[in-house]
Amino acid sequence: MLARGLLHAPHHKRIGRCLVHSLRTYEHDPRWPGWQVVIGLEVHAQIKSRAKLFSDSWTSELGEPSNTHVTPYDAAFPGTLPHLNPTCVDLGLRTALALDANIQPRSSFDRKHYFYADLPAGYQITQRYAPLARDGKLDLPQSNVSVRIEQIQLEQVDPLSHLYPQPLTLSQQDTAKSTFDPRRRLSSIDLNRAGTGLMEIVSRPDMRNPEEAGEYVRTLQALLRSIGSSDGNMEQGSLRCDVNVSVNRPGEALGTRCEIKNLNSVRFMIVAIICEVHRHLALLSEGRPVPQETRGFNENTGETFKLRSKEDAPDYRYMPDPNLPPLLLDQNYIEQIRQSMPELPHQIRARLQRQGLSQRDTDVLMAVDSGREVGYDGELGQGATAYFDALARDRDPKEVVNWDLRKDAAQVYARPSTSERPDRLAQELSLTAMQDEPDFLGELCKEAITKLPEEAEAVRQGNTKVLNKLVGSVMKSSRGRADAQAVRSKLQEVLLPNASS
Ligand SMILES: Nc1ncnc2c1ncn2[C@@H]1O[C@H](COP(=O)(O)OP(=O)(O)OP(=O)(O)O)[C@@H](O)[C@H]1O
Ligand SMILES: [Mg+2]
Ligand SMILES: [Mg+2]
Repeated sequence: MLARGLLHAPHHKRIGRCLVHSLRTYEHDPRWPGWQVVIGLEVHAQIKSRAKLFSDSWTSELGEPSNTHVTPYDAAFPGTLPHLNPTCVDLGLRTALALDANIQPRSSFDRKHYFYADLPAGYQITQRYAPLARDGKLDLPQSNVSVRIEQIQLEQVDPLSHLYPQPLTLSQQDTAKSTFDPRRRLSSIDLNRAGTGLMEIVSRPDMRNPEEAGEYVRTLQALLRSIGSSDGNMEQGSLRCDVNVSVNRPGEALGTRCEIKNLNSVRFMIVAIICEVHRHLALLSEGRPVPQETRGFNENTGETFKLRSKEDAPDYRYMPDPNLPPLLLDQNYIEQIRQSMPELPHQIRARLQRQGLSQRDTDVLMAVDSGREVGYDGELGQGATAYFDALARDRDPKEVVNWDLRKDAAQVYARPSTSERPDRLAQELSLTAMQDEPDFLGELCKEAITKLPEEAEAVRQGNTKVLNKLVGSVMKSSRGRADAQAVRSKLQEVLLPNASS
């Protein structure tokens, strides 16, 4: 059996890649000398389709009135049946191609059971066992690492209430899926998001420090945006990550992983990983093993906390969905999608450099396109590079880029219009990155102090530990856009005006 399995091409390939990958040598990290940190990510990206995955109902935007995007199927009325939305399949396939993954000619759908009021069917439909695509990769340009992708699966949005009790993050509050009014002892359920299509993109445990994990999410986000398969807006919950973290001694077997669920900002993810690594090291230094756990992240304290252990992990009772036949994909159809793929970020990067742009200039343009320089939360697509291409058509590319980057390209290119001169747009726009606007930051800090008067007083009395809570509150109201260090200094300046730091 084993010998036959090894001869089978995909297995063979996977074993080969594993061997190659294990050659990655241990890199010393002064934060945890003598230890190797291993990270694997599960990214849930909302598919950018107007309709839900298995019903005709349109997907909802944040803040829309409750229960206005619900068909009888979404509400799990008896007798209703799912029908697969072809746009979601197309976008899933584009994602698979962009990640260089093997599209499976036959994939299928499973039911994963949970019991929560905001999941009326009692199960989520997913593709755990026969996913849409397997064995892809994502290259990280800055850290020069290739992260292997284990699988890409289509699924319905999962109920968030399985993460309770924990402090709700901004995006979860906004989705207002299930709210409880203790005075009237009344629960209200909003099914607007029920049945929205997601792609779960599961990486192999190939990242070795929190910054690589951050680069992975940003690179993936830019890729999904560039092919139009997801908006990838973390603040609005259309891209969420579950982070798996373990530590081991170099050369030894991998450690036990803990999974931190549902992170919705790259900065918080990095903090969560650092905090988790230190927690593992503290346990190991006391001679205690790390138990496998699912954990949450508290944005206010910057700490992870236990949600459940492996022993009390829910039994999801996976079963094939009897109402959905397997998804069979024809080679011609996949070819058609391949032909319609746009130029991908790594290809644009290579082309810009061939056109004579420096690494730095390329990075700035690409960063603007991916929306991360401006914390932009709308549709961005390929605005910056397309704009650059248009301007560079009859000019020296190097000159165009100098001219534009001087004027804070981030703002200029973030504007969808390409008809105006960049210098005029630069004057018009006032979307400066928050760090550059000390007054705005000051305002947010003042708000946080008013909101948390006791904590503010404790800091004034010299309890600087409590400062983290205020920093957390400002980070939250800035939706992760403010720079944590700048926030800390600003708060210290306001609360401890006589201290020298
Ligand atoms: N030793 C390890 N250290 C860090 N990450 C790991 C380790 N082993 C596996 N992982 C990562 O854990 C993740 C496992 O995700 P997967 O979706 O397969 O399963 P799961 O977390 O058990 O299930 P669920 O989807 O229900 O959360 C992958 O991203 C993988 O890379
Ligand atoms: Mg998973
Ligand atoms: Mg998981």
